[in-house]
Amino acid sequence: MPMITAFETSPDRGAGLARDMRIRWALEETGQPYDVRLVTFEEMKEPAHLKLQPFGQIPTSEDDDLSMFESGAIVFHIAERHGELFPTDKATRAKAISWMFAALNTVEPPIVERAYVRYIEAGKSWQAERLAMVDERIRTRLDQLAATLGKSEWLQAFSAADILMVHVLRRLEGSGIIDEYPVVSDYITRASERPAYKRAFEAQRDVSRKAPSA
Ligand SMILES: N[C@@H](CCC(=O)N[C@@H](CSCc1ccc([N+](=O)[O-])cc1)C(=O)NCC(=O)O)C(=O)O
Repeated sequence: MPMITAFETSPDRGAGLARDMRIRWALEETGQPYDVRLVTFEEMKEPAHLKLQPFGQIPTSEDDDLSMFESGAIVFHIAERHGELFPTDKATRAKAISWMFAALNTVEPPIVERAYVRYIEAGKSWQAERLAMVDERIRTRLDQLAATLGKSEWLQAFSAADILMVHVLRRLEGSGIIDEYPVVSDYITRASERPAYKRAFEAQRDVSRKAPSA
């Protein structure tokens, strides 16, 4: 049974924004039971965890004879082993893989940078200007994504690509930017109504509820 790692006390306070949510969701979509090892920030930097995740982060996944890090790679591995998350048709599957990389390499970078500008660069003289520039880059990507989605429910048929894309987009919650794109906002809402999403979300939120008070 896969053993994944997650924050013992997540800074997202149960909002499901930490990247173990992607793994939980993929495992729930494929009906795979899994175990979770909760780790503290300090434990992530210790040799035992660094062996699994050289950058001292979560999530990781250990299963039988292999261990993995990088949430996108773990989701890809789950999708490869269980049919529900990849189309069977070669061309559509290839496009789903492109969309997985697009989520992480094209859409996610400005969204992660926005969090950095907001929280790490708070108070810097350049913050407001930089935030406006990063928001414009995000809007460009959301315009393009909205145009692609159009009236479709998913990027193609629901796949591992939607798990990554929706989780990437959820980092914008509270920024107001998503509200400017009803097509994208509806896409996220549709995903969060999936039973597998709900099971994954509740599981990670329960961790936060049980976490020792910080
Ligand atoms: N590329 C790696 C990145 C993993 C990563 O960023 N892990 C973060 C947690 S998920 C990122 C995250 C953290 C917090 C929120 N939040 O909303 O509070 C959202 C997302 C981590 O371990 N951080 C601790 C450290 O770097 O020391 C992957 O996709 O697996």
